[in-house]
Amino acid sequence: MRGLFITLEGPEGAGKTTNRAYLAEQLQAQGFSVALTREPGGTALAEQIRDILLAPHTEPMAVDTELLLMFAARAQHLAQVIEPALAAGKIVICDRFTDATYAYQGGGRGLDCSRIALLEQFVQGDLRPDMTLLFDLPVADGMARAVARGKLDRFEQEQHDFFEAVRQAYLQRAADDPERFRLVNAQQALPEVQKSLAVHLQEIVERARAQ
Ligand SMILES: Nc1ncnc2c1ncn2[C@@H]1O[C@H](COP(=O)(O)OP(=O)(O)OP(=O)(O)O)[C@@H](O)[C@H]1O
Ligand SMILES: Cc1cn([C@H]2C[C@H](O)[C@@H](COP(=O)(O)O)O2)c(=O)[nH]c1=O
Repeated sequence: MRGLFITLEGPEGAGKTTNRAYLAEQLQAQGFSVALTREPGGTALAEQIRDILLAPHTEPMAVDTELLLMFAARAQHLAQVIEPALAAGKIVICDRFTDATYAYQGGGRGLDCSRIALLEQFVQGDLRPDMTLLFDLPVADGMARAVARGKLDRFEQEQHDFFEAVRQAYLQRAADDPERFRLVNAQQALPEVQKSLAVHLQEIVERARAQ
């Protein structure tokens, strides 16, 4: 019995990490075995790649370097964590996955999506998320939350236009694939966001039981 692969996506400060823990608690309370993870990262080696990607450097990182490091971390994460967890029948909840590459490297950095698609096929084969919750909110709201959290990483130091392009790329992907994406209004207060997750939780439970 294969598990279920759920990804959480959205711009900075959208509440993915907060709600990843909430979703896991709800599912564990119903007896499901859940693996919580994130990208870039999720394994010791992939977390080292994350550190390189997120740290500000004096030497500018080439866009292709950024893209290849994202997929290098992803290859390691898939092999060490995601694929074994799915094979063990777990519900994998991953904070960001390849939609983030389309949104940030495609939308934000302006990379041609066909190049991302080539790497996606190379690294993942046919593996795609079963469901993606897109936490959407205006850029200024998300950035205000990120700034309140503290020191900004290399991505968080980008300008408003970059994040607007990221947000629009995410919304376009959701519009292009309504079967997989579920849109969450992340601008609401946290209790309201979590109320609106109930319907998606129910769907995850039903799909996990049907696997
Ligand atoms: N609905 C909400 N309303 C107000 N604050 C929120 C809400 N959801 C999360 N927060 C707060 O905003 C900050 C960012 O939340 P969180 O880390 O969960 O977002 P994220 O999407 O994982 O962010 P990033 O991608 O930048 O790491 C945290 O301080 C969190 O407590
Ligand atoms: C997977 C992935 C991530 N990113 C960016 C998006 C964020 O700015 C950081 C990760 O930090 P967070 O605290 O987990 O939000 O990495 C990206 O540009 N491309 C990707 O594929």
